[in-house]
Amino acid sequence: MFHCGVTSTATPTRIEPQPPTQRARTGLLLTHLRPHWPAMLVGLVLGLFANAAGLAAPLVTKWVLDALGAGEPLARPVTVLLMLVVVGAVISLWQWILMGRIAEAVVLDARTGVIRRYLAARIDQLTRRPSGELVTRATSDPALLHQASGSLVGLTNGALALIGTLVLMGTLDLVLLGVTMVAVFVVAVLMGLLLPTIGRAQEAAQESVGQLGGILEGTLRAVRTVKASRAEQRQTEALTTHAREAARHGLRAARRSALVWTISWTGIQFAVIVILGVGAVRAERGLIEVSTLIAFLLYAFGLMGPIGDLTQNLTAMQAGIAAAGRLREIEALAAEPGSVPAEVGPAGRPQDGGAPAEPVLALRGVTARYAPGAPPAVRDIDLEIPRVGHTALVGPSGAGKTTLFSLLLRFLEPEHGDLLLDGRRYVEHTPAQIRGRLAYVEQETPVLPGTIGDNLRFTHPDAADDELWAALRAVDLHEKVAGLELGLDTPLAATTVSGGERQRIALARAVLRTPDVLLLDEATSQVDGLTEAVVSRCVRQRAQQGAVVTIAHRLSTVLDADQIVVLEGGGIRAVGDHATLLRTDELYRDLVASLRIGTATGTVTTAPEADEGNGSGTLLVPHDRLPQE
Ligand SMILES: Nc1ncnc2c1ncn2[C@@H]1O[C@H](COP(=O)(O)OP(=O)(O)OP(=O)(O)O)[C@@H](O)[C@H]1O
Repeated sequence: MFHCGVTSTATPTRIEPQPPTQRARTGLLLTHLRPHWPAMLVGLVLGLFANAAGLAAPLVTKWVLDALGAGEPLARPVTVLLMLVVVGAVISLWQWILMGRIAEAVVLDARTGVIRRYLAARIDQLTRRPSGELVTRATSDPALLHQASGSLVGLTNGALALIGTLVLMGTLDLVLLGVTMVAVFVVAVLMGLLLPTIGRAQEAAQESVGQLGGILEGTLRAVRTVKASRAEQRQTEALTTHAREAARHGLRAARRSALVWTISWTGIQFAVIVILGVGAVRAERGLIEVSTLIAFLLYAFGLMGPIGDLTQNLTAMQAGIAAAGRLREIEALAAEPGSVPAEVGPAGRPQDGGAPAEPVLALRGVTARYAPGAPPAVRDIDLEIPRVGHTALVGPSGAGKTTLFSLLLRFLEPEHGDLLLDGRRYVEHTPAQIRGRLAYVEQETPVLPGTIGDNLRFTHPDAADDELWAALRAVDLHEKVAGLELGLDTPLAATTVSGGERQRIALARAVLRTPDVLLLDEATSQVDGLTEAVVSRCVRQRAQQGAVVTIAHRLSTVLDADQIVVLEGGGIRAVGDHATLLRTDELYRDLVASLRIGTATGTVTTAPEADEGNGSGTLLVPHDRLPQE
């Protein structure tokens, strides 16, 4: 399919927006935490001990005060108080580290899950989404689970500490407890109202970050086009719109969080003032002791802790719930089959070479479309790829050439009909088994991160250096690589490799170990004359030993082919050799004419791009391959 290298400023489509309920979202968060229950339980118990130490402190303080008033020795209560502080600190430290470890494990699990899901997903599931957005789902979304993972333990701890504090307050004075309860109730109601809105704002902020990622990735990929079009300002605007949108939602969440915090702190401070007033009156009337009032006030101030914990953890949980919802959408990506379905039969290794007369690949009545209800991209395709020889696919743009490759590589499943490998239906093999028999060179021929050696070994990681050098020799790159200081270990940043060299590296990777079928989507962009000659030579050599299928964009490739398949509107219009098709098929004649073929002189005037390639303005074609008319 033709892809314009244009960077869209349009908002990328969101990944299937689903509106799960708050409870369902909380359930999704819990699924991320479930594998860590045992460690979380330990964290909870540690938290309970730390809380107990904290809760005992005011009572022990009362003990110190009472002992002081009664003139009793202070050594014991003071020692107990100091021990409480030290033990509480050690337990808190332990719990903190443990919770940190759990949080990192939760984030790691989520990231690993997303990465696995991406690489197992069907191609169509990934290509219909901006890759930058997919990247944010593996990077920033799981990071939000970090705090949320501790929030459940924090919430339980906070709730238990709150209940414990209230119970202990009740043992001191029920009237003052009543005052406290009113304050706690008001705070709880306001928090209940505000918290869901924080979650929604955070989800919207993440959504905007995802969209920002999508456009940013596209912009950086096409940065040369952006600059050449002097579109920097426009793209900056488009990008900052999403950044501002994320900031706007983030700010809304921050405002709500601040409000929740302020309400809880102010509520408790009001409660403390009222407790002080009511308590002073009750102490004056002799209804409670002054030490009881002091202990009660310590508990009231201490309420800030659990209420602060609850607020913080509930807020963090909202971010985690939002992230879990977005991660769930990734889990829903349909995966490629990893095994052969039971009803089809046991998974068998494809035969390494079927009967010589049998085509290595065949399509029987294949119709395929990209989405239900969409027009078929190819229809009723009957085609055989001989075990040896070169088959070239030609046709106007949108004819279905790339779709045929996608079907052969099992990136796309047919709606009707069958594809056969060595006479056995594709469904009897896993995609990996089929791809193990094919080698594929993409039109865009991306270079992967790593060294030249890493790139060459990408399909066969066990390949020896000798094999790599042989493959480099096949594409005339051996001298160049041998001349590099680090040789095969030279890092291969995409920017330091020319388009032609990239294609030759991709070709070397494909021919490293003789594949049964070489699928070559020829570059439409300008390639240098050397690269074109190397590609032609490789195709010719490979076609003598095995099958080569090309999506041909060059005259020399078409002329080299043993079988040419002319596609039009998703169907096969004609099949034959060059001379026959030139005689019998008008569309083929037009296609060849578009390659500016000249039939009279034994030299062929080329498309402009070839001019630079050989410097002569003509592409020499062997006389015996020229059309004889
Ligand atoms: N990912 C896709 N989603 C939806 N429709 C698609 C997709 N890819 C291709 N199509 C449609 O399928 C049909 C065949 O496209 P295909 O890319 O196979 O043609 P092609 O011959 O390779 O064209 P080109 O030479 O321009 O690359 C076209 O109508 C195209 O719009």
